[in-house]
Amino acid sequence: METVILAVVIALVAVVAAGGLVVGSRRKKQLPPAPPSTPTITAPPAEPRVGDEAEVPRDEPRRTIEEVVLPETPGAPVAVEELPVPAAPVLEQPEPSAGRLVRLRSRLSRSQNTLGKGLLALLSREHLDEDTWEEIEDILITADVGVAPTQELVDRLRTRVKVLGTRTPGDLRALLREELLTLVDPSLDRELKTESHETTPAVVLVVGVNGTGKTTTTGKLARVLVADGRSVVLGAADTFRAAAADQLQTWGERVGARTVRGPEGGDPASIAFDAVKEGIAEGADTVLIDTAGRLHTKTGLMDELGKVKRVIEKHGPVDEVLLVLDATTGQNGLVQARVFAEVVDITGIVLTKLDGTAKGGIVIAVQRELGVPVKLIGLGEGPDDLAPFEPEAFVDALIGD
Ligand SMILES: Nc1nc2c(ncn2[C@@H]2O[C@H](COP(=O)(O)OP(=O)(O)OP(=O)(O)O)[C@@H](O)[C@H]2O)c(=O)[nH]1
Repeated sequence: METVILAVVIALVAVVAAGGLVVGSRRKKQLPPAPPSTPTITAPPAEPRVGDEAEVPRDEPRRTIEEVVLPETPGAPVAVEELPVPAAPVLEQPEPSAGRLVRLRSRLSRSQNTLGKGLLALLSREHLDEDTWEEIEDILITADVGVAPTQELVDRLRTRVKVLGTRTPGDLRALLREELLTLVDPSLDRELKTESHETTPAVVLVVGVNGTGKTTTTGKLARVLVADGRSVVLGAADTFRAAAADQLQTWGERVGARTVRGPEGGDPASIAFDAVKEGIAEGADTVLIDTAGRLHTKTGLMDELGKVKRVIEKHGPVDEVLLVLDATTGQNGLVQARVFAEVVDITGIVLTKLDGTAKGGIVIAVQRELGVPVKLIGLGEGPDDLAPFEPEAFVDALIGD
């Protein structure tokens, strides 16, 4: 019996051992496959950076605000986020234009020293010999008065000094003032035609070679007009220089004048047309149009300015064509003046950069050249450094106190 029990136990042990081997071999087969010897490299997830929590996750498709469906919770109070109201730009109050030349007279100091004071010193010499008269001529020519006006002035001074006999400084000053004033010609009409017509604004075209201060002058003129109570629209028809429109717009924004502009290299005439249209729509007093005066060829200039003018005239007349000239360029400025005068009817001259130049006599020369009055002068880079030209104040500034 014992033998039988022993045999059964041995048989059971054998069966259990065989089962364990089978399970073990099955477990081995279920192990995951070994990693391949060459790993597939995928891009690592992007490293988070400072401030990332404020961003949309990089791989999340973006939705516009219209696509976002808001959960509907009827009756629930709607939280309205108060957005900060952008502050209205503070408009500048430009200086009134009246009396600006008197206020800015010290800017003419270099012209004053060369022209006015130089002439007075020579005229005060005890003996006015030929050499002295030649020196007087040189001073006038150097100050860009021009050959013919210089000759006229010297002839008149010679005659009047002889008649005067004894010369007190006061007498000489009065004499020189009178003669310079005659040359500058106070009888010319220097008023800017900027008053609107019945249904259309006044239109002022600003022309001139690039770099003379045309865009700056247009901006400064907008301030002069705003200071004098006019409403202004600006037309950035200088599409030649990319920054010119931005520059003009900035000038306009400072005094609340809208700027009409177009694409870089766009058609100046269509911008001018739109600017006047805007001026009519706004009921503006004046539309100022800055043009690109490229002097490559006279016909090119003629085509461009002619077209701008014709297109504006579909709305109404062009009231002023102001030619901007850089006073420091002397004879070159006069050549430019001649070409522009052949192309378009100039009604007024703006002489810029008269501050810090000894060439104040250009006022006389350019008026003679074109037969058109200087209406405004630029006396600095500041926003209110453009002054209506007043002959008396100008001559007084040249002669000094
Ligand atoms: N000192 C002085 N500088 C001036 C005066 N008027 C203009 N300028 C300067 O002249 C430079 C040229 O002026 P802009 O107005 O850009 O010249 P622009 O003729 O319009 O040139 P484009 O825009 O290229 O046609 C600027 O640095 C102005 O500040 C002035 O009366 N006095």
